Amino acid sequence: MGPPLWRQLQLTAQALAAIRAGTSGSAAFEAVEPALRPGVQALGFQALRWLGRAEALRRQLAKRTPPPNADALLCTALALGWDADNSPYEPFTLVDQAVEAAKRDPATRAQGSFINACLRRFLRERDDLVAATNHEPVAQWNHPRWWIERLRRDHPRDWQRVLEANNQQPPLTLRVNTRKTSQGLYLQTLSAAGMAATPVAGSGVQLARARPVPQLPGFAEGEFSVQDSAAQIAAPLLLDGLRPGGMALPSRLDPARDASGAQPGPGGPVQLRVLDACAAPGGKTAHLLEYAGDMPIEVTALEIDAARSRRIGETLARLDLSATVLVADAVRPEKWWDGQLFDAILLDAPCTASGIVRRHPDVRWLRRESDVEQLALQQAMLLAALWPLVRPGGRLLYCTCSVFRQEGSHQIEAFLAHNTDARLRPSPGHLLPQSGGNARGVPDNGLGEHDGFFYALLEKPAR
Ligand SMILES: C[S@@+](CC[C@H](N)C(=O)[O-])C[C@H]1O[C@@H](n2cnc3c(N)ncnc32)[C@H](O)[C@@H]1O
Repeated sequence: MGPPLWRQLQLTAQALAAIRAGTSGSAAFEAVEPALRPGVQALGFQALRWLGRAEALRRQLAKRTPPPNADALLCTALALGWDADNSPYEPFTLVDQAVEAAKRDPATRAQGSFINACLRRFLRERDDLVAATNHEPVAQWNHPRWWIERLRRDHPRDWQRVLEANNQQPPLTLRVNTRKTSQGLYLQTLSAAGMAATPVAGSGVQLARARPVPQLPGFAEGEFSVQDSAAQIAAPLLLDGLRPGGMALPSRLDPARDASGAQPGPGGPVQLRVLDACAAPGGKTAHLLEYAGDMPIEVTALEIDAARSRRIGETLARLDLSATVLVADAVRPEKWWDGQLFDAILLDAPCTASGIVRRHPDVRWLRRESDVEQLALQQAMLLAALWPLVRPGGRLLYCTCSVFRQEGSHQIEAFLAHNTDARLRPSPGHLLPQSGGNARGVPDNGLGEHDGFFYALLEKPAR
């Protein structure tokens, strides 16, 4: 028998209170005991997706904000129960169990009767209370007001469907490790295990139903990684048709050439020198190595955060791949660079993560508008520091998992205006998140349902 619902609600509310106090969602759910974590995280994600509505309802029910723990419990119950059609439990059960949760926790016991009174009134007057909050944009869209306004400015035609997509559950998308198997073979493996899936991107598969990842066939053997299909564009976009040091490299990455093997140089085969400048946890580093296949490639994975850099090693070890991992600040090449130019640099820059809020529903509530400015500044510094490290004829792929133009198209427009030796190659630009009805509206979308992303491929002309 699973844990009682009141206990799960208690833990969900505690996680919500921690997130409201500034803890990241992953840390807040990580703190829940492992046996209860999946259930609590599922409830917590749903509560975060509807928190704007819940807070507006709470204001209808109580003019004064209750203490943080009581408020978090109240908002958790309201977020889960405001929409009867999508509530995970009967609203009556939810209210009974939330009241039980309040009574059993010393941190909320004193507000037990108040919570009971609010939630019983909510059950009686739900439709009227919900209608009274409909005019509030934060309640309607469940994002902070500044976020809604920025999105509206940045994407005047699409902002509503982006906000809607952000509140949907994303699909589970995998990238097949083409060094070990193929997209077609892995689809057959899934089908044999009774798991429906469809091909997406070049080597991705999207599962019809999400499942615990370690239970998928081939996980321990490194046959796949979890990666959204928009993120799977990076490696092919950067590497396709690229030649090391300006020399012709016959490989599948250069379809114009035959496949007779790499050109041997004086010291052995010519290798592509690739830098992954912001690499942890190593998802794209691994894809670069997988995608290169038999082509000689040398990848340096740079990461400023030592703890996060350890995850690069773990990612590569599971997939049987190897790269040089350095812990250093990409903005300070004098500290880590050996002076040899790179054929290609991937700059997957730190950003607001505004494109992946459907996977991380806490992000929208944790960010401040001033973060956009600050991150855009960091991105500009990274671009400026790394561009001189690209050889003539080489490339730099700039990407962020953001839908905000300041971290995407505006950033690149400013860069191009100041760097006349940079050319923009054909690039996807802003990819807006696709979900459910949105994705169906784009029948030829080879990425299927995907997160929001931005890509700009910059080339330095050969001398
Ligand atoms: C968007 S994440 C990278 C995700 C990674 N490319 C992947 O696909 O798994 C950005 C990473 O850049 C790191 N970072 C931020 N500033 C950096 C800097 N100045 N130098 C190197 N790494 C940096 C962050 O710690 C974070 O791990």
